[in-house]
Amino acid sequence: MTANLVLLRHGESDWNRKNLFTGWVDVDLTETGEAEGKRGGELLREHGLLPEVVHTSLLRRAIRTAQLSLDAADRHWIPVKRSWRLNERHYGALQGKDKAAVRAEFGDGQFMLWRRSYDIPPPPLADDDEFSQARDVRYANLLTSVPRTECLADVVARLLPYFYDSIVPDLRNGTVLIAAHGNSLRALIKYLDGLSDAAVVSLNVPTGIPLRYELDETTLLPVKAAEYLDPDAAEAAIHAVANQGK
Ligand SMILES: O=C(O)[C@H](O)COP(=O)(O)O
Repeated sequence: MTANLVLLRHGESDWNRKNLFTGWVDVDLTETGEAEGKRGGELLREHGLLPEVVHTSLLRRAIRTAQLSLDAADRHWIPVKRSWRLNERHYGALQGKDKAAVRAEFGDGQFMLWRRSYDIPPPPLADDDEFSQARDVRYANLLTSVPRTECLADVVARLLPYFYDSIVPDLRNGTVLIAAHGNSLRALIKYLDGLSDAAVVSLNVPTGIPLRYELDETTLLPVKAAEYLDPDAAEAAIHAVANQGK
């Protein structure tokens, strides 16, 4: 027996469209993003992958993508659980900045270190910055303090406790959908696929295309390579994410 886990990055957001670093800034989906969410749900239905429970971040773009896709799959009624631990990586002082402008100002090398290196965070975001989450009520009860910046290693450290404690028990009871973000999903894929710190640098996750994992029922590790439910669309979209800011 195996357990099914489906990972879904939110559809295109306003700031994806504008090519801005987003992180914890709570931007909405574009119309394209809404259509991607719906299409994601249709793919779930076509593949008979009907989730019993959905986990999302606390950010609107992931929450709405989950709702749109579950509605399209006629699973709008399933239980939902949310955690800040599934949020996008906090992008520090880069939040709200244009990706191409940052690349032009700091150069390719620094841009890619901030964007994809495993353990180098961008500079921290000041608490009085308009894009800070330091006083956001939804994070008032965090056990740790609200991040001012994060590298991918920080995301792995805050995401895995949630995976073990909240997602693993649900995986033992049926198909689980996680609607989250490019970098929080990179952190989870790193764990599931056993990617090295070096290998995760070149991993990119497309928006709105469900990624299916079949997991061993005991170890809850993949029994085979994960599959995008629309592989051709995924390949093109992965390429586009990798080239953002160029
Ligand atoms: O937070 C962001 O800007 C994006 O959702 C992810 O961006 P990245 O692909 O540049 O890490």
